Amino acid sequence: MTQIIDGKAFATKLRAEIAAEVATLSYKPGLAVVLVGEDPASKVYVANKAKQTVEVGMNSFEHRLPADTTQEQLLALVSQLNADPAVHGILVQLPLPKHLDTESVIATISPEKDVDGLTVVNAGRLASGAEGLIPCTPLGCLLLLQDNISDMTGLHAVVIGRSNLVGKPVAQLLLQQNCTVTMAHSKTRDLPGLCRTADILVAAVGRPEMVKGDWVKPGAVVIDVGINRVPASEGKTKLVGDVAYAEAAPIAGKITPVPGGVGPMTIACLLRNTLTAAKRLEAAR
Ligand SMILES: Nc1nc(=O)c2c([nH]1)NC[C@@H]1CN(c3ccc(C(=O)N[C@@H](CCC(=O)O)C(=O)O)cc3)C=[N+]21
Ligand SMILES: [Mg+2]
Repeated sequence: MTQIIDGKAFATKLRAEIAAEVATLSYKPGLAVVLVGEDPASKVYVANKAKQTVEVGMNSFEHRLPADTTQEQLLALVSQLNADPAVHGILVQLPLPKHLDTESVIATISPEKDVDGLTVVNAGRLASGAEGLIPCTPLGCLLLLQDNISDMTGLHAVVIGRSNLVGKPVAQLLLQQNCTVTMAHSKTRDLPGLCRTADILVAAVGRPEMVKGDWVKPGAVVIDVGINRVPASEGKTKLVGDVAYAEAAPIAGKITPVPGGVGPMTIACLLRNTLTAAKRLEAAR
């Protein structure tokens, strides 16, 4: 009876729509991805992003820098990408190596090319309801929810996690949908009891299978943003979300799986943001 929300299929459809629109343009949108260091998980994401960028007809500019790159070198690259008319979107893969100052790197990205929606300018635009660029994972969550709930007005949404990348922007987007939004975090009292009042439960904490089955209100829509690699049998690893899926799925009305839920939507929304940024930048030329 529980409906599994197929983010992989939705993302495939979204990428096809993006490709169709890109094909009508007189220029090629370009996405620059900057990866500092050798984190193996990050390298896989960067490779996936590059492949899908090219598949929708955009240019992909990959910049792989050594782990000992200096702050000055990284800022110089971002400035060069800001000034490059072939680059419409800039993504600096996070987390950066510890010796680098993430905040000042993000602050250097031109807000009009900030396809991650991480600059203060884009966060402020989102908070004040102005047009900007919305972080990819939150945008992916919103699109999945809109596809599955015809009207969110008055629904109680509980967002677990308060990061700038996911929790805070998800809460802003759900507020715009007229949800009653509660932001929960590690200091929240009686988190299980609070979650049981949620019509929409968004888990974005980065803790494997933290949300148990009895935290879920029967029939609730559960969006699992977590992507945690954990040990499996025979020395292998597997991906699990922030929700204990086997317990929660029979109780939920609808639920996103991991993998195949929010993850694929994140990359599709990155491409969508690149298209949005390209259209705005080219119209302003
Ligand atoms: N500036 C920045 N922006 C990001 O958006 C960002 C980042 N840094 N650093 C790393 C994280 C991680 N991330 C993922 C995106 C897609 C999948 C994805 O497509 N996952 C698939 C499969 C994953 C697999 O099988 O390994 C799935 O969930 O089905 C995963 C992870 C974006 N991130
Ligand atoms: Mg993102």
